[in-house]
Amino acid sequence: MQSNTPIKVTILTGFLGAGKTTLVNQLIHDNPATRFAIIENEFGKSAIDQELITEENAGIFELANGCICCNLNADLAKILTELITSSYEFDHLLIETTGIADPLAVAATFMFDPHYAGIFKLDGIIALADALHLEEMMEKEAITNQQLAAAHIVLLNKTDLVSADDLQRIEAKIQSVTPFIKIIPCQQAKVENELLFNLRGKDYQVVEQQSKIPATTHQHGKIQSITWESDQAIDLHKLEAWLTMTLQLQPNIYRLKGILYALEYNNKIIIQSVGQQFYFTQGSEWQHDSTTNKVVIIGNQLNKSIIFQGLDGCLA
Ligand SMILES: Nc1nc2c(ncn2[C@@H]2O[C@H](COP(=O)(O)OP(=O)(O)OP(=O)(O)O)[C@@H](O)[C@H]2O)c(=O)[nH]1
Repeated sequence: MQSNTPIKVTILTGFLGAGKTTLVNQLIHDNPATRFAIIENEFGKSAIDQELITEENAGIFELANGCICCNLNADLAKILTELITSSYEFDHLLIETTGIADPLAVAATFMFDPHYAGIFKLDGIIALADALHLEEMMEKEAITNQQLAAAHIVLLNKTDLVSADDLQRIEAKIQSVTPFIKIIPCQQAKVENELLFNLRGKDYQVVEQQSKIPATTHQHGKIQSITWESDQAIDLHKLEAWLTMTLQLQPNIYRLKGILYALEYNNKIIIQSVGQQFYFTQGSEWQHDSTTNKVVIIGNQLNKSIIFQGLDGCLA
């Protein structure tokens, strides 16, 4: 990679399932002239998000084994070095952090690490918030408030799932954590792109101040991620019934996403859940020797054996 002007870096933060990957797809789609490199950070070992980026025209680099803000010096540095020494040419780096990462720890690399300060330039931190679940997450998970506080702008996504009154209340709640922040209500993370760039130019000092908050405020609590896999085809009707029941009975399951090899479908089926809501969509066609199910479940104190038993019970 050869360039004299610093490469812009945008950090996407926001709790699990808020719409970060949806925004990545939007940004790539809306800016065909920009060459993006994307660092995807998965919590847990399984790389699913890479498959969920449907837009082409971007280099995707996976940081799959661990949380980006906990292993800063090792993993992020390694991947950045790979990027700048590779032949891949790009002019904007998007970093999709895990839903439980502290974005300021990531931002600090670009602001204070002399290795990268001249090569990269932090353009801004965008927080995605899920309008339906945000208030609950703000109560339960301190990291949600940290993410909002770190951001230059909050995209209050999924407004289709709440009323106008709810929206007003949620905006006030966000302002209570981070006064004066710009909040943009949206659906499918669709926002005028101009609003999303050169954010740091608008308020550098706030981030710099916040990044000096000691790392002791960073916690992942009891959040964990488990991965279920099977080579047998899954029965989507059984899975639907199991999910409806399980997500209601186990509110500690925050997020579930996976790629399924389903009975009667030639294409991959993508499953996503956020809170009690789940969606199936179709992905690309399976290559026949590679069919397999892989589901990542993220939550608080998960009962792995019960969840795996349930998923095994959905096999055809
Ligand atoms: N109802 C509704 N669903 C949405 C909206 N935006 C995104 N979604 C769905 O929400 C789910 C999660 O979106 P993602 O973009 O994968 O969220 P994420 O923040 O990348 O998730 P993690 O990587 O797990 O943290 C997907 O099923 C999206 O299709 C919206 O405005 N309304």
